[in-house]
Parts: sequence; structure tokens; C-alpha cells
Amino acid sequence: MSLSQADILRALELVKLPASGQSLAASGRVADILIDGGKVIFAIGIDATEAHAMEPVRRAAESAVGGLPGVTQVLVGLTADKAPASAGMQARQQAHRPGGAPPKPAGVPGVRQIIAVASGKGGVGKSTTAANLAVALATLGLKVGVLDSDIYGPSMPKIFGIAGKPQIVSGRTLAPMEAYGLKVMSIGFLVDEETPMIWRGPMVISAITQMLREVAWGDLDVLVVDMPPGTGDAQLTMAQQVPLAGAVIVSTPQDLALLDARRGVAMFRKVAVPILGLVENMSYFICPECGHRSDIFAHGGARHEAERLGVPFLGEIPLAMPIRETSDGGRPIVASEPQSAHAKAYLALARQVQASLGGATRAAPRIVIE
Ligand SMILES: Nc1ncnc2c1ncn2[C@@H]1O[C@H](COP(=O)(O)OP(=O)(O)OP(=O)(O)O)[C@@H](O)[C@H]1O
Repeated sequence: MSLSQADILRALELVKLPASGQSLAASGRVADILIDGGKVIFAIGIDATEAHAMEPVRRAAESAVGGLPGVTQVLVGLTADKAPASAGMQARQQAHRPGGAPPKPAGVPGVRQIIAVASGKGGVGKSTTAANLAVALATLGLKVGVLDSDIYGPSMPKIFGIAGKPQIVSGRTLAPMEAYGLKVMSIGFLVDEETPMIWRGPMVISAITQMLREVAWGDLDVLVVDMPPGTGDAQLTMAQQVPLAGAVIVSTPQDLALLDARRGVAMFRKVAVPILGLVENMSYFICPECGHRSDIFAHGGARHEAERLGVPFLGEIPLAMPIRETSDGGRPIVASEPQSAHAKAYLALARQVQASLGGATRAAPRIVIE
């Protein structure tokens, strides 16, 4: 017998909301129920300020539906349609909390620092930079993890050449995959390529929360989070809900990409995440035949932009065939050709990041209304 939406809602009648005692099924908060064989995915709509209070409801909903005959897997996300940056929301938060500051996201046990690698737009080489930066940080002696939260195009399984699915270690906790001495978790391991529609956008926030907190990361010095590209609500909420020590913004040197990078810097500033700096990717081209260097995109734009914005400039990564080939072939260049000039560019970047992390402390996130 196949499962229906009515079956799911019946199971959710047993789950009560903490404040009102109303059943979750009757609350009108259940949305986007997707049934695929024994796999059930749905969302619970929340106000972003309720994320903490509603987590037990999310778990209860998962176990209620998980108990239905025929259900093999359940994924439930808390979705806040709007980033909690509206004036009304802030007023509500201040009314509830005498200090006025929204709660600081809890740290992840065992993980010393979490950094985001972000870009204002897609296709600038954010994931390639994140992967090589992670390997370079490990080369410097740090214990490093990579969390690929790019719901629009998770690329870490490909960049690290990882096939298969993570194993469950206990309850809901997953073991991260491993590659080149790094612990790696990707939304790409968890969601089928055909499934993502409802995960995209708001669902991304609960997906990343689960990947942060329900993965056995063990002891890590740095967790590098590959963010989804862009500066929309999902990214803003993520920047606010992950306890970030800082953000690295990747841009190419063209004016348009730099404009987007500026938006990226503004987004992290809005939620008081320190900007570790700007990286210029595809900065210049060195001809593999003759060694001649060409500044294809008028290189240097990101350095000027960083100066203008008052953020550190972290370095330039050339546009180079070996970077693309190794990245697309599952062998990031810092691991596969560590002596190459290209790998050294990433190592220089990693040294800068390591140095700025030494001093970076996370202020309590504060939403600034402009
Ligand atoms: N410095 C570089 N030199 C040559 N190719 C590069 C470089 N950086 C990235 N690439 C290539 O550009 C393509 C896009 O890179 P990548 O997937 O890292 O970008 P992204 O910004 O994460 O993209 P998306 O926004 O789609 O996730 C890939 O084929 C990658 O191998």
C-alpha cells in the first residue's frame, strides 16, 4: 500500500506545538509534503525566531512519520520564509529579550572554528577555492573538515572524487566521508539530484543545521563551509545561524562579479560575521606553452575593491588549466600537485586565512537595520 499525504498528516496529529498545544497537522504549518516510495520529506513553517523552540517539534514529527508502516526515511526541515532581518521581527526579538541581541548560534562541539567560503554570484570558482583552501589548511597542519552546503550545485563529491553515501554512526548521526585527510560532508550525499526542488531556498537552512550538528565531525581545527552562491534570504539566514568565525569572499576580477562580491561583504557585515578577506580567482592567465602572463579580466579589481571596502585582500589565484582539470577530476591541485605554482597560490591564501583566524573572534550576531 502506498503512502498518502493524509497518512502523513494523520501521524502529525499526535505531535503538539509547545505554546498552544495545537496539533502540528491542524496548525497549517506543514508544507511541501513529498513522498517518494518509502521516503518522506516535508517542511514545517516557522518564524525564524522560533527555530530553537521548534526543533523538538521537528524531531517529534520525524519520529511520528518514521513510525508509519512503509516509511523508510524521513527528512523534516524547519523553514523560515523570510530572513529574520525585518524591522518587525527585530522589534519582536527585542521585546522578548531585554538585551535586544538575537541568540548567538551555539558552537559545534569539537569544532574550533567555522569559516564560510562565499561568493556574490555563481560560477566564480568558489567551490574550487574552498576545496583547495581546505587541503592547504590541512597541509599547514590543521585538522580540517569541509561542509558543502551549496544546495544549488553541490560540487565537493566531484572535486574530492568521493562516491557513496555516509554511514549512520548512531541514531541520526552520520559519519563524514574522508578524502585527502579531510572530513567531508555534502548535501550532495544526502539528496538525490532529482529531489532538490523543495530543498532549495528555505530548506537549505535546516539542511545545513542538520549537517553541522548531526555529523560526527570529531576534533577539527577548522570547518570550511562552501556556501550556496548569492546573497538572498537563504544565504543571509545561513550566515546568521552558523556560528561563523569569519568569511572568505571569492570573486573574479570583472566589474559585475565585484559588484556581487560587495553585496557578499555587506551581507556578512549585516550579521556581524568578520570578513577574513577577498580572493581574486581566475585572476590572470599564464600560457602553459610559453609562460606568458595575460591579465584577461583586467586583473587587480578585487585588490582595489578590498581596499575600497576596508577588508583584507587574501591573494590571487590564476586561471589555469591544471586547476580546472584537477578540480573537475577529483584531485584538488594542492593535494595532487603540491609543488606547483598553483598549489603555492592556495597555500599562501591558507596562511593568510590561518593568520586572520588567530585574531578573529565572533561578536554576538547583531542585525543592523539600514
Ligand atoms: N582558478 C581556476 N582556473 C581554472 N578553472 C577554474 C578555476 N577556478 C575554478 N575553475 C573551474 O571553473 C568551474 C566553476 O568552478 P566552481 O565549481 O569552483 O565554481 P563555483 O563558484 O563554486 O560555482 P557554483 O556557483 O556553480 O557552485 C569549474 O569547472 C572549475 O574547475
